[in-house]
Amino acid sequence: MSAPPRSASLRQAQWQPHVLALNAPSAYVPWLTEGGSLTARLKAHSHNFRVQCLHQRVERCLSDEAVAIGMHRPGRVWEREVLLRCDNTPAVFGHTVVPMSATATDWPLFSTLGERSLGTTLFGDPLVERSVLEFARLREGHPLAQRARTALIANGVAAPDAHILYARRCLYRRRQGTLLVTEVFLPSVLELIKTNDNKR
Ligand SMILES: C=C(O[C@@H]1C=C(C(=O)O)C=C[C@H]1O)C(=O)O
Repeated sequence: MSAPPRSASLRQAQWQPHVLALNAPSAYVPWLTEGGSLTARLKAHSHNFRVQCLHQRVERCLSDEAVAIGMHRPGRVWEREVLLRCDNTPAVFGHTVVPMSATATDWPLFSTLGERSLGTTLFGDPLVERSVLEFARLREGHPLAQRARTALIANGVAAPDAHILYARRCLYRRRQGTLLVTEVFLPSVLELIKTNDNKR
């Protein structure tokens, strides 16, 4: 079987369960491996946390996420993309996809989230099952790296000059539904300082 064209490999990421395989700078590791809600961690590292919803609409899922959400091939999904802002500085680009087969019974709060954090609806719901975290290095050609950069520029924020962005993703299940959250960590996350332990 011939190797995929180079452009295809740039658009896809190698997702894997071992964070050390990324060879990411050590400061990223606590963020990448956060076992609880990332929202809670970001709140504990800022005085003012905000979810800026970029869009929530029907889109075609990315080629490297279809299988993860139980689709045989890339197809239409509900897609939500956000910037998670700490003291107004974007720290994480969030990308969530839900197959169109999911129903409101599966994810009752997803469609009306707005600028509430998705995490607040996932963590604490006893029906939600969380899979293992996967990690990847996103090259500049990966769609999520491109979208993160585009979102920053569109919001008047300089795009990171780093050629690699570090990301994680996690599959959530609830009743018959699946939901895949991908979090792309912007270099600014490394500048956050813990502000208050009791906000986690
Ligand atoms: C899964 C979480 O939800 C966060 C909130 C998101 C949203 O509101 O779209 C997206 C990514 C997550 O970092 C979390 O807080 O851990």
